[in-house]
Amino acid sequence: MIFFPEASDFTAINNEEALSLTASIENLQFIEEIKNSAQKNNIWVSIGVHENSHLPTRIYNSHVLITSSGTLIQPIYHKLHLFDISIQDGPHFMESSYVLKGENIIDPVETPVGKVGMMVCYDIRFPELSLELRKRGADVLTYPAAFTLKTGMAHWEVLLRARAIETQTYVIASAHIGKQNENRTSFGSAMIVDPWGTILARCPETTQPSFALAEINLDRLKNIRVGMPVLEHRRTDLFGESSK
Ligand SMILES: O=C(O)CNC(=O)[C@H](CS)NC(=O)CCC(=O)C(=O)O
Repeated sequence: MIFFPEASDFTAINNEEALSLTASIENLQFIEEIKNSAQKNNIWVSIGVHENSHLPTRIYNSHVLITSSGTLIQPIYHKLHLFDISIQDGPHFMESSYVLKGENIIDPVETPVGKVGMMVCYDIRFPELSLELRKRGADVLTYPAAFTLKTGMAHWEVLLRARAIETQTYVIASAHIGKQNENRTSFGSAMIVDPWGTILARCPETTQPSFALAEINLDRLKNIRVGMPVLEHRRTDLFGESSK
């Protein structure tokens, strides 16, 4: 299975361009090509794309899964947490000015690498979402991303490893790197983390496209969960049980 970054279709220079480059999921040429390629290469794909919402002025920041037969899995995940931030000395983002936030947590999907829980980028900062996906059976949590340089340097690795350790799942985070246009530079450092928090593979700090490769071992995952059953130790009597 191959995992691509958030918004793999394009990086727009402004909201107008983002809206003009986006279509409904059935009409996205980009997705058609990925489906064909998935089928031709007999490989599953996880990928972030933009997609029309029901509002004319807002799009979804979506995460889709495509099977090795080229079928798009429904329902599609729409990014739940939007990156509306204004940090002193930058960066400044107002994702909600062109993106509509999703409404639903999507149940993890059975794939050749186990059950995959879908999220996008900034979602990594909200551990309750990752935990809910673990409770719903996720073996792998995925965060296709385009982190900023400043927040990436400070938080990226720690967040990914923390989510892997506390949920005892594999974490796969594909990421944009380098300058995408005059407004955007992304941190990169795509990585694959195991349920013990070990970084199994990570992309180099290069502006050339690269990939990281690792094996997902569900026996190891089971072993870690049995040895330290943190999910069973949760004080749901004090914190409540999140419900489906
Ligand atoms: O829509 C696109 O083209 C790409 N989308 C993004 O780059 C999104 C929204 S602006 N970026 C993030 O969520 C960065 C999060 C981040 O950097 C952090 O949490 O620190």
